[in-house]
Amino acid sequence: MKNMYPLLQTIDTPDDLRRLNRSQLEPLAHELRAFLLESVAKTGGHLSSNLGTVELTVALHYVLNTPYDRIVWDVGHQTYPHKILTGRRERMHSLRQLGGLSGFPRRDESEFDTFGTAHSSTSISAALGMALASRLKGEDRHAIAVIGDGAMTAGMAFEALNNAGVADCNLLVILNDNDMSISPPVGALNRHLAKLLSGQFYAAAKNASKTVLKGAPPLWELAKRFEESAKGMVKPITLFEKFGFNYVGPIDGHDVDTLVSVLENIKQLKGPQFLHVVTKKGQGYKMAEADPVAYHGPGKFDPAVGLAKASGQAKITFTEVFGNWLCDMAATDSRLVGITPAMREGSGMVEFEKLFPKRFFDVGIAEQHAVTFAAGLACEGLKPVVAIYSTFLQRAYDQLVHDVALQNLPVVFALDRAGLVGADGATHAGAYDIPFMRCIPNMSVACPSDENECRQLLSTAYAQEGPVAVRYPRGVGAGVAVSRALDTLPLGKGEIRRTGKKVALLAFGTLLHPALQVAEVLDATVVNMRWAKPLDTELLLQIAAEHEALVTLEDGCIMGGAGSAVLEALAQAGLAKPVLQLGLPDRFIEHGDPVKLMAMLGLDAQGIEASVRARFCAIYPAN
Ligand SMILES: Cc1ncc(C[n+]2csc(CCOP(=O)(O)OP(=O)(O)O)c2C)c(N)n1
Ligand SMILES: CC(=O)[C@@H](O)[C@H](O)COP(=O)(O)O
Ligand SMILES: [Mg+2]
Repeated sequence: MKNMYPLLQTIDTPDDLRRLNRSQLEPLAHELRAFLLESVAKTGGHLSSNLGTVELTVALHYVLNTPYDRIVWDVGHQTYPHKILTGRRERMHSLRQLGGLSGFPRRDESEFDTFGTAHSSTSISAALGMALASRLKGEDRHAIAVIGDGAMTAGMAFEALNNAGVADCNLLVILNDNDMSISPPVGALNRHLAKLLSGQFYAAAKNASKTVLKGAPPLWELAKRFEESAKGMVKPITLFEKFGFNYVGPIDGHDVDTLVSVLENIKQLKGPQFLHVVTKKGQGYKMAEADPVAYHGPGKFDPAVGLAKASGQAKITFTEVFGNWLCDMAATDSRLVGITPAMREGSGMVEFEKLFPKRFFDVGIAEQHAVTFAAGLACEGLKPVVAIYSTFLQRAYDQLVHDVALQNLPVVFALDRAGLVGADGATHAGAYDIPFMRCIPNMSVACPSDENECRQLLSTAYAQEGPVAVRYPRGVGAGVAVSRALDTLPLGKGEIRRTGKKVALLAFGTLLHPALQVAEVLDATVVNMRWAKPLDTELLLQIAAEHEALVTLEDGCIMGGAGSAVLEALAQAGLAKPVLQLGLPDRFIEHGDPVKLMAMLGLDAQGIEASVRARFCAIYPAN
């Protein structure tokens, strides 16, 4: 470390950074980028976005008085340089691992992390709140939101701009425009930004920021630029000016010296400011520059070689099961349309877009719109399939209730990343979808136990006349063969997988497999419940009548989950039966290896057996 990063190793806090000469910032940025690449290659993580924010991070901490001044990062997946410069360099080796640094900003991790995040498009609202709070408290502090061009597409960002543009406070919004979301950006905003960056305006702005902003008095320089802008001499009037912001830019986000000059100037201005910074996703690492999608969130890799090609016969993931099903079903039914809110790769829709480009809709980071857009399509007789991560559907709850379920529209929700997701941690866990969906009238919720059943339940969902969600986890399952057929299963019906004595294990989803292992040891009955709603009440009551005790298993939160549905059904039938509910406890589960996390939560075979024995010790007396 010492020899390779001579400047970086002197920076323990931003105060150290602020003691450097300006001429040292560029070499520091080089070291920071090299360290970042070396570190993320060892841990995995969001590489390409972070490579793009190195200079911006250096400039922000150099110019601002952090942590007194508040930097709010949007999404937060681009904050590794910020973590490295704010006292966490030595812990970067633990990134996204159990007990280690989070991959996102966390208020409980550092005083420099002003706002916890990982879901996008919250930064302007939060920074505006901070800016107004400082005004009300009579504090002279700066609040800055740093938001990407992808995150800017969300309605919430525009709600905040709408509010901020007329607010009497000092807020700076920095648009980090790398012309990429996870995949290429979409929509009219993207076109507007592209126009601002088109040839002459950007070239002029680049030169202006170097020459004009350096020598002359800062306020005069900026006033002049605004005046020129208003006359249309430098660039067209931007959307952001129409929202009431002073727009500055676009400027080169990899020119640290210019960034410092511009930020120092803006710091002296009052009212809502907007700085448009242009960066490159993957900057400085050729392979990531060439393929920023693949390097958005890679696992570990050798920087000299790049990402390893998949080798051998890897097990198929649930995401791939969905992607294949979508293509096969679309081939048989021209009414099928596929929708993603900016998660084409993660949701397994790359092939679908290739095969059916006109029936593929990437709506940008706009979950609420995605769901209501699907409702509109369904009203006209099309068959929308919304592929959405469980955690991101949280954003579109009212749309699910009011626009889809209330009108009983046949929309399929392919709910990926159900349960724990691992390295992203609590922000991305699909822990709440069973409770929040099963309480909505007309909604059905399927919980496939393996890959083949996932395909069957997707076909079943597609055949229904109302809304159905099929929830499945990140990664691979039991490894069962997946048929190419488009068979359906009966709605709301489970199946007995093993008949045993006294205790019945009722599994919702992939916990069926540890349940089957445990049942061999305990000689218990195992039921694959398949549906959290409609619940197979007939089967449940039969099983309840035949056993002394029941155990429910799910990979979502216990509170209000599928186990609660079982308790409600028993109570409804007037049947008193001891029920042990196993699932996620009432606390946020941290990042880490999901297999280890499940074991720590007692949701692996060993843990399940221990819990069942402990709870039903009269049935399983210790020898
Ligand atoms: C509400 C929400 N939807 C989707 C995502 C998944 N997601 C994370 S980063 C990202 C792309 C963000 O693009 P941008 O803001 O331009 O940042 P960049 O990666 O280009 O640095 C997406 C879609 C998310 N984190 N939050
Ligand atoms: C920051 C973010 O929201 C995404 O980049 C997310 O980390 C992707 O997760 P998956 O790797 O599960 O697709
Ligand atoms: Mg971007």
